[in-house]
Amino acid sequence: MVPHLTIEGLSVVYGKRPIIDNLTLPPVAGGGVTALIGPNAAGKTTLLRALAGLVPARGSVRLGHIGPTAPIVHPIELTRLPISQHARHVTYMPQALPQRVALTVFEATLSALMSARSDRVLSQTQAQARALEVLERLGILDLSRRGLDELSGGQRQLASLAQSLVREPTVLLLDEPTSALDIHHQMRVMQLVAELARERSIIVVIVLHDIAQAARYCQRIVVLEQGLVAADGPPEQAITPEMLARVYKVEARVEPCSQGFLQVIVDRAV
Ligand SMILES: Nc1ncnc2c1ncn2[C@@H]1O[C@H](COP(=O)(O)OP(=O)(O)OP(=O)(O)O)[C@@H](O)[C@H]1O
Repeated sequence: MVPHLTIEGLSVVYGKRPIIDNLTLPPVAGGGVTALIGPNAAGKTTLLRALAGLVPARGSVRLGHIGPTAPIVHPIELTRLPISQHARHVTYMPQALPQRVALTVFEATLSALMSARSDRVLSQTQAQARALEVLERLGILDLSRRGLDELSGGQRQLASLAQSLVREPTVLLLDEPTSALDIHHQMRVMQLVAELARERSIIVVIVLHDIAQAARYCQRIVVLEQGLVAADGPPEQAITPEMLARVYKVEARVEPCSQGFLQVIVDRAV
């Protein structure tokens, strides 16, 4: 059974200003990573927050499972769930990291796991092993005994990611999760997110500003512009010089590197 997220006619209004405008997307399937890209103020964070149930939205966000024979099995209308139930299906990692709490990295990871697994059976030993596994795969096992309040910005972002990833939700929403990281950790995080999505059939939607990174690790790219979908498809279809000129206002070339990954070479802002 593969989870699918279907968004239909989703709108978010701040005051009287429409930010997300009647947005409909073909189903987002579990097992792969979908990048949400677009210029500043396009509405990317607002869309993630609406999917996480954190801002009031009109329209429909349905989570269903597709089996070998049935089309969509038991879809749940996420917009109608109270936030406590919503959080059982969806984990959202925001850009800002409010982590000035007196816990070690390991304790915070373990507590994130236990709160997500309250209805599932997991012994203390299994939970501890899971938490350590995620820290190890993120390359921050050496930080496990450090307090969250004594970490650098990048280390805090990695610790926060560990808390999101360890939950293994059905839907994982990550808002610029690599913004504070050096290139080694950016690659490591993107690789791990892609692996976990594949291994556990998680639906991952990730906001990124690095278009080459999105093209390399994400199977699907959704380009948002002023709350509307400007392009949606596999990287080679969505990331084109025409889209970059129209949406990002840059003159750019899109070329594969020697390893076949798409690169965006920006010549000038227009
Ligand atoms: N709480 C709020 N109240 C009113 N307007 C808001 C609020 N949050 C965001 N906005 C507005 O909504 C629009 C979209 O903001 P959003 O943060 O979703 O964009 P974004 O695509 O994530 O941008 P960025 O790439 O700069 O992070 C912006 O014009 C912003 O000013």
